[in-house]
Amino acid sequence: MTKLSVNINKIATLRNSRGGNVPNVLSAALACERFGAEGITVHPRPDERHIRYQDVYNLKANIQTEFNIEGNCQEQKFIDLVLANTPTQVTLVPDALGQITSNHGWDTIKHKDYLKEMVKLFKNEGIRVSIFVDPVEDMVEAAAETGTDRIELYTEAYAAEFGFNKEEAIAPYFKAALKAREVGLGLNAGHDLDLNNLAYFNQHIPGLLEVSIGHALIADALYLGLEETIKRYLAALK
Ligand SMILES: CC(=O)[C@@H](O)[C@H](O)COP(=O)(O)O
Ligand SMILES: NCC(=O)COP(=O)(O)O
Repeated sequence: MTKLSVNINKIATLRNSRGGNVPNVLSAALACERFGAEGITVHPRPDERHIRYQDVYNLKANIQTEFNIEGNCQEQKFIDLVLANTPTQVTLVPDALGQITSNHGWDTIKHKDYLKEMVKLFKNEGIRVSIFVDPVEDMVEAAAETGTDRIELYTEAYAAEFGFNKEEAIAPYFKAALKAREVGLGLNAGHDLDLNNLAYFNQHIPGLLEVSIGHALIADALYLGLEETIKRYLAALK
């Protein structure tokens, strides 16, 4: 079954809007685990506008499920943070500085040698590595040549197209998933997945191991409560 990793960036965004410690990021992560989440994802950005580097240490010391840290390994601060916290998984995302949110995957052909070095660095510390990629077969194939364990398919395009034409929306992801299987890569996915589009994605993508979901899930929790929300996302992944 596909694992649900809850991205708690938005809890930190709310906390930071007032200073202080409400809502408490660690308590929220522990609640997600209690309600059935199989992992916690954070995406610390260099400006620490949501998850702060100190949050990562607090989370690492307390959570029991899979810990996934996403971010840009071109920042030395990010590399140091990941190595100091040895999460279950690091997801390498090529964000520009000040970007509002992630908006593209790695060009694994152009940056293959660099990514090889990064993958080796993290894998040597026993950290599983995933590379964020667009659903393009050539990118998946080149990702495999870096030695990464997994890729994460960037699902923004799927989410945007889903309401118009689900078959077209899923088609490139299906092909990318088949390619991942062929070249021996584990498969994750994330970005803009929600209660409308998740079950269809999960049912049509072979070998999907994990989804990381934050924005929509935390928004749903405002209306439904965190426990009921996580229950519904888990049901969509059955
Ligand atoms: C890699 C990815 O798709 C997510 O991590 C997303 O970028 C969340 O980051 P923000 O919460 O900063 O939008
Ligand atoms: N890797 C994707 C992620 O962690 C959450 O993305 P989103 O659900 O906040 O769009």
